[in-house]
Amino acid sequence: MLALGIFLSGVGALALIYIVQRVIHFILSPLRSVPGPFLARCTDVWYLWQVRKGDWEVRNIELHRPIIRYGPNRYSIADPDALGTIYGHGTRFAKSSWYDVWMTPGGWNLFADRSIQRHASARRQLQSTYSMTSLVSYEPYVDQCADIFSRRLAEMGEEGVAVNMGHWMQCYAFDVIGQITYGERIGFLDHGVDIGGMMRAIESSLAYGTLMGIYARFHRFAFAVMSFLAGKKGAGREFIERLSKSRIAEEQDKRKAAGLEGKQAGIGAEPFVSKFLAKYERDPETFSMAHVMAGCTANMAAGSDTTGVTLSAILYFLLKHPECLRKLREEIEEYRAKGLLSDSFAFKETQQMPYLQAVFKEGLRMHPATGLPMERVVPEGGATICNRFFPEGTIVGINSWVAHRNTEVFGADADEFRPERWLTSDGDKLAAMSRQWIPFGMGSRTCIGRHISTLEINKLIPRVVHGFDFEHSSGDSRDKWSTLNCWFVKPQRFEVEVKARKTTAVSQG
Ligand code: HEM
Repeated sequence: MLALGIFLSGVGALALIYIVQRVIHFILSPLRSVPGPFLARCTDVWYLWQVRKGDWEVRNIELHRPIIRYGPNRYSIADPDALGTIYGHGTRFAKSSWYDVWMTPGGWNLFADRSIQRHASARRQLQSTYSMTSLVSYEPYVDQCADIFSRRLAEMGEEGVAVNMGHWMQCYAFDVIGQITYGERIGFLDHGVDIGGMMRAIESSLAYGTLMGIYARFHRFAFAVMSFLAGKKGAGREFIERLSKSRIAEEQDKRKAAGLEGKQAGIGAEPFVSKFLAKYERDPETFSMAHVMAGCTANMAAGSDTTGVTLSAILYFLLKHPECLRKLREEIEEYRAKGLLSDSFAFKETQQMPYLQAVFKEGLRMHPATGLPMERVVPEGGATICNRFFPEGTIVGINSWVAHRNTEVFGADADEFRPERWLTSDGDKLAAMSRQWIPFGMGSRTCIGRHISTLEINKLIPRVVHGFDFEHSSGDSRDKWSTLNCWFVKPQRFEVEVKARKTTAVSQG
């Protein structure tokens, strides 16, 4: 009884100390007048709870003023001028501890690295492999996957079954990234199922990272527990790591057998794993085996959902706005009639199509794949943002969903899908919108894989809207689809009925 009394007094004392600390911090903080929910002043549990609900991007937009507080030390910013201050090249705003949980404790990857110097040096090593010049040589791989994708759609159309587009778009993205990374398709498009539980693995990894990042100090412990509980199947991240390890070992054997060890990587369509290994063999000090491994796993983890989500979103908005779909089809017909658009929908050709490019930008504006603030830490000496001083150590972030709905930049109809806004002749307006368009992030931490996705999307969207008619199979999803925000804002059941279009002149693969 006495022990229980002592224990309870101890807990009470700790709670009191915590509350007093919070009150003092609040009274002394230069940010005390920043608006935000009362609970968010006291504890990160409020944010954790909101994120847990799965629609933070919507809540974040609803709450917004130029600055809002969403945790005791967390601030979401909506001011366009803040973009350059926080994310611009050369700024000293490092990523917050939220990113720590996106790698195994003691591990490394480009996305999660919080050290500005170490990240910059690794990024320099990887940059050329991901450049658009290098990526267009992978176009035939994308074509192969697009062929199979079209074939699957035609078959499902003939069978008259509802197609879960969210799933199939991810299958396409997975197979393209597998082909680019390892030189072979994983087989998602061939079988239409979640091979090796990879999709589920990434999903659970996303759920873990999204929430645990808010309390990153418990990551080491929680990760050990989760890995133990996952048992033989392995935690999500571990599964993909095992797959990458085996593909790296196979590629090493191939390189040895072909006498390629230590030779510089070519600029052609060699798989990324081979290019990474060539870097490693030539300079293992600066490009270690950990970089090879991290490069491969990052492609799989970051390169499938994001592209799948974006493809689904663009198609969803086109179906919701038949007049935009009609315009896009007219543009496609016109370009094909003039011989400017081939059966393979060559990337170079699609880049010349203004309406398609406007649809691409507008789709990513309305539904950027990531849906939480991209958190950064105010550097030494503090910083002034929106005319307010933020002491060093404060976490600030901009959510692309909030940035993209700014009516001062995008106009009163910022909530509407209207590709025409990107076709304005007002150069200043276009420049302002382009500056505020951040689906791939910004500055030194901008998405390294954006050209891969751009290539995939620009080739697949015109191909499928030209080749197929789509009907929402459920009345609900026509006006509002349901999505879940676990860092990536994924459609939950985007089902459509598909029919090959009679008029199409495009090969179905
Ligand atoms: C439409 C598709 C994609 C979208 C919308 C997207 C979005 C983003 C965003 C917003 C960031 C910055 C996150 C932050 O600052 O917190 C990012 C970073 C990153 N993305 Fe993507 N991404 C896409 C596709 C890809 C692909 C295909 C890959 C790999 C093949 C990839 C790999 C990465 C990596 C490695 C980073 C970290 C870069 C760094 O910190 O230097 N992403 N992405």
